[in-house]
Formats: sequence, structure tokens, C-alpha cells
Amino acid sequence: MTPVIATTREELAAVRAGAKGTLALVPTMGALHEGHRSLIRRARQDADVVAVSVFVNPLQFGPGEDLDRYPRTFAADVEACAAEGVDIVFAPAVEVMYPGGRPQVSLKSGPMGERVEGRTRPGHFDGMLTVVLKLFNLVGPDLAVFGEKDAQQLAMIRRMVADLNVPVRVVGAPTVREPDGLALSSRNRYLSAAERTTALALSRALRAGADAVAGGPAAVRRAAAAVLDEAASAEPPLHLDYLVLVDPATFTEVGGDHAGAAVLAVAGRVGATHLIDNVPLAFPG
Ligand SMILES: Nc1ncnc2c1ncn2[C@@H]1O[C@H](COP(=O)(O)OP(=O)(O)OP(=O)(O)O)[C@@H](O)[C@H]1O
Ligand SMILES: CC(C)(CO)[C@@H](O)C(=O)[O-]
Ligand code: BAL
Repeated sequence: MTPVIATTREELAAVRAGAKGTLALVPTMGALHEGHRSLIRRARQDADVVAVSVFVNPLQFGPGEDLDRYPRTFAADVEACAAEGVDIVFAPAVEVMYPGGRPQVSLKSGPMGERVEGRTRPGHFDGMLTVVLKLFNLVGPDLAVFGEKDAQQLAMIRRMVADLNVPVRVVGAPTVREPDGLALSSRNRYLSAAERTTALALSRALRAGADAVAGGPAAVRRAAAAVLDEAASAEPPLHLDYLVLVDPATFTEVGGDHAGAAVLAVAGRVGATHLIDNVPLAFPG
């Protein structure tokens, strides 16, 4: 069944008013792949009505980033939503979300938004949280589903919901990978065959780190770094942005004697493409 497509706030309000039961929102920037589709299926488990937003949010892109060339594949996105039984697609134009340009009032992601990915992309999490809160206010979901692939984003949204008492239940869903380990990402389509081969070092490093958990945090960092060092001299090379082993809730580095949950997160550039990946780990106490 084809979903109802709303492109204005008025159209959205009208379909929202007619939607009965629990509503789940899956926010996306489009160019939907199997990772997004897994979020839609997760949403369906807990909801009578599933809404997907498709909006490439200018506020979360810095100068020199890929806002202009970010893939826009709306017809295929609607087909994917139809195949997954999505009820509502909200696909606003930039002017609908930001009438008159950049908002005068927006969210500040705070110290956590300046760490790790926030250091590589200054202001990114301010723009991301601002649009997510706007989407929550416009759609009024009971729950919203986000991918663990963007682990810091998910942690920041959980923090926003807690700190600002936003009445939305946030659900995380596991990372979907290609058979060779590469995490699915809309940006993978930028990669040439040779760049894709280099990019595999990201997931390989995470696996090496995960295999070293019994040796503790230092062993995990060492094992992952060894894989990334090698990729730095591949052709084309991986330009590492960061490799961190962090607390999943705060994204601060864990100590050498850490016990319990942690996230090993990595980001790097291959050619002009910025890629991120992570794996959740548990250190025995
Ligand atoms: N491989 C994946 N597995 C599970 N969820 C994913 C995956 N890739 C993206 N998501 C989730 O889909 C939602 C929308 O993300 P987005 O549209 O930015 O896709 P993306 O593939 O991450 O694109 P990019 O990283 O290139 O911007 C986010 O909650 C994100 O975490
Ligand atoms: C959550 C999101 C849709 C906000 O623009 C985006 O950051 C994304 O696609 O992960
Ligand atoms: N996938 C997170 C959105 C972004 O990269 O801007």
C-alpha cells in the first residue's frame, strides 16, 4: 500500500489527526537502504501507525560538508516505504522546516555534543537535535526509532529527551552490515571500488577490538589501532578522524580498569567520504 505523503505542516497535521493508535516515527535523511528498513520494521513491532520523515537537514551540515551532493532518491524512498507498509511519509521542503531561513532559537547540544564526532563536525549535533525536536513536535510520535550505527546521535537524543522532558520513547536498533562487515550508510554510494576496500578497515578494526575484550580496554584500543594504522598506508589511504573507547551514555573515554558497557567508535575519511562505525562492548567486572 502506498503511504500518505505529507509535504506541508498542514498536510501532516491532517493525516496525524486521522491516525489512530500508537504512532512510531523513523527520522531519516532519505536514500533509504536496508538499515533504514530495519528501523521501520522495528517501529512496526511497537506501533499501529508508522511514519517516516525524509529531510536532509541543512542545519546539521558544516561548511565544506556534502549537503549539496547528499543523495536524494525520493521516488525510490517512497517505494521502499510502501514495501515496508509505512503509513505516512513526511517529506518537507527546507522552507517548510525553516521558514525565513535559519531559526533564531535552536538547541545547544552542550559538552557531549562537542566530544568525538562533535569535534570532527562542530555544530553538527546542535543542528541534529534541533531538527529532531522539531520533527517530534510536528509529528507527535509516541516512540521514535534510531540506528545504533549513529551511536553518539542516539545517546544525544536520549539525553535531550531526558533533559527536556520530551514525551517520546526513544528506541535504538542494531547496525545492519554488508556481508563483508561494512556498515550500511547512504554515503557508501560515494565510494569507488578501491575506496570501499579501504573503508572495510573500519569494521575490521572494530571486530579486532571486540575480539580483544578479555584483555581489557588497552588491549581493545591496541588491536583496533593496529588495523587502522595499516589502512592509513593503503591506496587510497584511510584518514583517521578518531578511534575512541567511550561510555555509551556520555561519550567520555573509559579508563584502563573499566568494567561494564562501552562503545568502540571509529570515524575516518576515504577520498572525500566521511564514514563512521561503532560496536557495543561489555567488559567483565
Ligand atoms: N547500517 C545501519 N543500520 C541501522 N541503522 C542505520 C544504518 N545506517 C543508518 N541508520 C539509521 O538510519 C537513521 C537515518 O540515518 P541517515 O538517513 O543519516 O542514514 P545513513 O545511512 O546513516 O546516512 P549517512 O550516515 O550517510 O548520513 C538513523 O537513525 C541512522 O542511525
Ligand atoms: C536523525 C536525523 C534524521 C536528523 O536529521 C539524521 O541525523 C539521521 O539521518 O541520522
Ligand atoms: N547519519 C547522521 C546524519 C549525518 O551524517 O548528518
